[in-house]
Amino acid sequence: MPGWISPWPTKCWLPSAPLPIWILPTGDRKLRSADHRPQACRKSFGRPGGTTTTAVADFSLDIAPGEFVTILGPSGCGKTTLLRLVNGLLKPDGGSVTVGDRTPVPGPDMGFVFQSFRLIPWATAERNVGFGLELAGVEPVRRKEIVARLLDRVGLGRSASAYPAELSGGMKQRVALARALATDPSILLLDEPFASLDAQTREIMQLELLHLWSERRATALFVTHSVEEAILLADRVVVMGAAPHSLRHIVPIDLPRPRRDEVRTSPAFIALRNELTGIIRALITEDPNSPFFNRG
Ligand SMILES: Nc1ncnc2c1ncn2[C@@H]1O[C@H](COP(=O)(O)OP(=O)(O)OP(=O)(O)O)[C@@H](O)[C@H]1O
Repeated sequence: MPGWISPWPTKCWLPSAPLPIWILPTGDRKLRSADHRPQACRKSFGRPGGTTTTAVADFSLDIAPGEFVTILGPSGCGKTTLLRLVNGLLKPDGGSVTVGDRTPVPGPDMGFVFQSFRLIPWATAERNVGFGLELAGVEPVRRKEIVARLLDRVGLGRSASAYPAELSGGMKQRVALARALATDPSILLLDEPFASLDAQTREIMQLELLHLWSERRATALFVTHSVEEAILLADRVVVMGAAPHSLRHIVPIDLPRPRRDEVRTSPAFIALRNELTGIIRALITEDPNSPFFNRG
């Protein structure tokens, strides 16, 4: 694989192949993505005073190994909660989440970028990116090589020795992305990983991510508020809405790969952008479950 080295030495375990993700009602492995079932995966949170907020409900999806799925949806509709269900930080109240053939647990085989970066404040950018490799016992020389390569790919080759407090929001976000990629995970879960970047850097990073992903083809679940970003990256765009029906639309993206900048101006891209923008707008202003129902 040109430009990408598997981080694991021979004595350590090798990363498994990209894995499927199943988010299904308990015991139903045959359900297809577009089906809606009242008992599909759901998650609620308790509130002070005894009330509950349903963050995800009626959501069923199967994601193929190596597939890139992007998630769009209005603020607060449950996108982050969905990612946290998939990485095993949260357990569903009903239904199930299966990664490969297992209930997910956070680990080096899952790369996660949190909205809040979650960098270690007392560690340099280099140490932050290499932390998972360090935990896995990858030898220092090899670790340094992998980390240097990734920092370079995210445009932070000159900031390796900087601490998080010395980095801008966009730089921290790129450190977090490099860290998620460092263990060469078979699953990538990315929660608005480019939200803090300026428009131009964001466009560069989108293509860089596509390049890195195409070398390894991890199964990717990527949350964004940008319709263009969702289309550019995805094999399928999943549109979420507010509970009780979290899964609203699944839009296949048949644009050829590899995708380059020019694709953004193609008629097919523009048609998809218009379709998805209309869907999101309708979810915000025409959905009785939306806080902005009937506005705008
Ligand atoms: N730990 C929690 N405790 C209580 N409520 C929560 C918790 N996490 C999320 N929620 C609630 O669940 C709902 C979905 O939140 P979530 O963060 O998943 O939405 P989101 O679609 O990712 O939002 P955004 O696009 O604004 O990041 C919201 O109403 C939120 O207040």
